[in-house]
Amino acid sequence: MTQTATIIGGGVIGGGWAARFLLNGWNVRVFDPDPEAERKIGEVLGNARHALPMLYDQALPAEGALTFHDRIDEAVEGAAWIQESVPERLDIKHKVFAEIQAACDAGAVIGSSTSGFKPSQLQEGASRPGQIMVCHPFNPVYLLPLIEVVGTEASDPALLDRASNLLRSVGLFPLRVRKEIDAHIADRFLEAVWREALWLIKDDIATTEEIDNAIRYGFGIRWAQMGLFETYRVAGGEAGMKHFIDQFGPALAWPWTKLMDVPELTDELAQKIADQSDAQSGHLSIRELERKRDNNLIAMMRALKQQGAAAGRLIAAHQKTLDLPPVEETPMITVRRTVPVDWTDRNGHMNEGRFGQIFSDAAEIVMDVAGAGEDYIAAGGSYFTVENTIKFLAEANAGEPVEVRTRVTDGEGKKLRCFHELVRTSDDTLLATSDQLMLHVDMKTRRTSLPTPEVAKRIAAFAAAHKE
Ligand SMILES: NC(=O)C1=CN([C@@H]2O[C@H](COP(=O)(O)OP(=O)(O)OC[C@H]3O[C@@H](n4cnc5c(N)ncnc54)[C@H](O)[C@@H]3O)[C@@H](O)[C@H]2O)C=CC1
Ligand SMILES: C[N+](C)(C)CC(=O)CC(=O)[O-]
Repeated sequence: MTQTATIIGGGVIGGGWAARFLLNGWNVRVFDPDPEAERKIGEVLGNARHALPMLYDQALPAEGALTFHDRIDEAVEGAAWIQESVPERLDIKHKVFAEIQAACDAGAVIGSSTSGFKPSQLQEGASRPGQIMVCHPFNPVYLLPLIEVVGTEASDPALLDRASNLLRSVGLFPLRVRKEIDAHIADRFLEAVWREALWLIKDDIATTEEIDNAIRYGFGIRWAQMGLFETYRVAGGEAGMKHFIDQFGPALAWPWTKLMDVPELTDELAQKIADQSDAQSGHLSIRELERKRDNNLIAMMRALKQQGAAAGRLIAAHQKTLDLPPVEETPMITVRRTVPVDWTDRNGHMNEGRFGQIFSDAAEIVMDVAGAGEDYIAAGGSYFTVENTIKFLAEANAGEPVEVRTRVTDGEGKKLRCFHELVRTSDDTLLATSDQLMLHVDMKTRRTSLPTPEVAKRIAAFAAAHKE
């Protein structure tokens, strides 16, 4: 049965949560008194629809239904997950929790997006304190997987476990913070870096752009794949972490940081930062900046996925839980996916090499369903492509949903011939065709050979079924 998530507060973060659940097939209800909420969520959703599917090499589930509600009680009734994302004020959050708990299921998860409040502060005065937990996300919630999950002694461990499992099911990474603390784990780092940056601007050491360059050309790239400690372990060289600490430990006592002080955020300093930020990025709208950020994040996360590292490993694991396309149909649907941004070239569309890749992926699926998959190859037989004629008929662009419809046109003897059609599914446009001839090969001699009788039988059956 389709699950329901309710989002209370549909701003920057609530919109991101709504998109994350919707695009993973959940129904989503939103409560936000702002008359502009529907428009704002629609814009976040537009970005998310373009971005999130590009992380995967398969299609996400069909989108759930999105509804807007005027009352909290109506919005939370029967929902499995309720995510509070109202402004960072404890009084507003307490009021909202009271209304939620008066109407929601006692077994529902109530997560709070709070950046800084401890769960014990959120639970104060609640009718069922153990039901409320911190589920702190990162912007954009539809792309970044980290959720800091924090409970208290009043929390039901089974509910915390269920929350973590539900988060995993929509591709998120629940990090269980074992001991509650103001600003959890990650925001303490962000706060430290933020304070230091404010000092550097106030003291006229660096501009907003120079600070951003210091991060994005160096340690920012490192952090996405190895974090802090693994990075410094490597920096210690063969002598390792202990040597690293001995070498750089004394620097902690030198005046490298002003971490304990906070510069006074005067109007003058705020204006100085805003002016420098305008000079740096004012030529782009927020939506343009968001698109740029999302495309870069997707390209980086897909690179990590290819390496099986960090957030990329998580995406690969989530992809394994997604349903495969209906390969048993005629024609077979061998590939169903979205064109990712890193497949485009300087013409702004999918590069011709990627058309070859997508047809090759389709052929691998045919081999899998014919019983000539990885185990068969390991046992000594496979198919190699000897000829492929691709016709390019229309452009494919990043973010577009596509599928490959495949027919086996010849399965006699050593031959496996496929005719693939690549179609944009949003308007059923035929983008390209591939007439691909493969021959069965003995993997030891690397010469052509006959397939096993079982594989031959299946391929012949496909050819007969696809004959028309
Ligand atoms: N913006 C960010 O980068 C991040 C924010 N957070 C946290 O997420 C929460 C929300 O922050 P943002 O989305 O940035 O704020 P926002 O200002 O963009 O959105 C807040 C939304 O709550 C609505 N709202 C106000 N009172 C309400 C009420 N009584 N009931 C329902 N909705 C109400 C507002 O109309 C607005 O749409 C905060 O707790 C914040 O600390 C967490 C991670 C990152
Ligand atoms: C600035 N912030 C404290 C709201 C940041 C966060 O809470 C997480 C994020 O997305 O950086």
